[in-house]
Amino acid sequence: MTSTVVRAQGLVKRYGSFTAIDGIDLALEEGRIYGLLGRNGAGKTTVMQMLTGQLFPNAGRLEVFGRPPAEHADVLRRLCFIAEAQRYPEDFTPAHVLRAAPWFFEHWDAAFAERLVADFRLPVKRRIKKLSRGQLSAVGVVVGLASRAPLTFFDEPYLGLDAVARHIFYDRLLEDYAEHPRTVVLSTHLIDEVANLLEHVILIDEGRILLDRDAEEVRGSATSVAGPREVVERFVADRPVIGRDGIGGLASVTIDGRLDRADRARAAELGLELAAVSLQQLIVHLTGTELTGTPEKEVAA
Ligand SMILES: Nc1ncnc2c1ncn2[C@@H]1O[C@H](COP(=O)(O)OP(=O)(O)OP(=O)(O)O)[C@@H](O)[C@H]1O
Repeated sequence: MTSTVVRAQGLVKRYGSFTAIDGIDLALEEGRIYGLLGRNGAGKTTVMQMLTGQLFPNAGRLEVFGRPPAEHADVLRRLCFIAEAQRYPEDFTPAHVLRAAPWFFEHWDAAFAERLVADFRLPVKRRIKKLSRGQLSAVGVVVGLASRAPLTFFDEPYLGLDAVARHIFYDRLLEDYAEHPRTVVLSTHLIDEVANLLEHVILIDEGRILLDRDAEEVRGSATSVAGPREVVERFVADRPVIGRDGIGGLASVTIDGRLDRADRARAAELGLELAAVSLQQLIVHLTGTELTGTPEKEVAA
């Protein structure tokens, strides 16, 4: 039986008169990988800071492992938060960070950390302030993975990491997660890269949750229909349209929901092309400003 590690109801966070988080509800289950997605400024970091006890909500109820996180050291000990721009004491080297880590994380695996250091080719004796941007991100990734914290947050963890290093991160995360299940929340803009890694997707937009769904359900939950504009428009009439693109007489319309066999056969008869919409495309549609676009307001592909 899975248990709920985070329960939030009606969370609100205001910065002065600006409401960054506008009453969100969340339930994060044990042993799942969550994608916390959304455009710049959507509120992802603010949510993670509240869940890790770094920020107090202005309103709402929040329980992490059954308690308000900020007030309970035993809850905080089970969390790991890797921020986008992790800060370390002046003159620290990665070796210092790795030596200090077991003080903070009871499940710390030093051998795993060492292997990750080799994977990322991290110069452990070099001062952190001299590291390249990608190497600095790698320090955070190593700590986040080797901490094996029951609830681990990676907030856009890989600024500057090259494609090889990012794939090492995904591989090691999946491999280690299979052996040591825990709850991981990953915030990223590289949605297509992580799409297959995520088990659940939470999409935030302007401080509200737009989507909170099993990733499997989300994958293939929208379809794009492409072909001559008139034919496409006839086919999608009365269906829930979530995006429109096109140029000249050609249109590509994204509709919410799966098509059944009869619909697919009809589309084939009409010579229309159907394609599953990727998670990234879906999120662009759901959070994009062209969302309300009419066929006249077309965007060239
Ligand atoms: N300390 C602060 N004071 C005032 N406004 C803030 C503060 N911190 C964040 N904000 C605002 O709150 C909103 C949410 O910010 P947040 O950092 O949570 O977004 P995000 O989804 O993590 O964005 P990004 O993807 O760009 O990192 C933004 O509009 C931001 O400008």
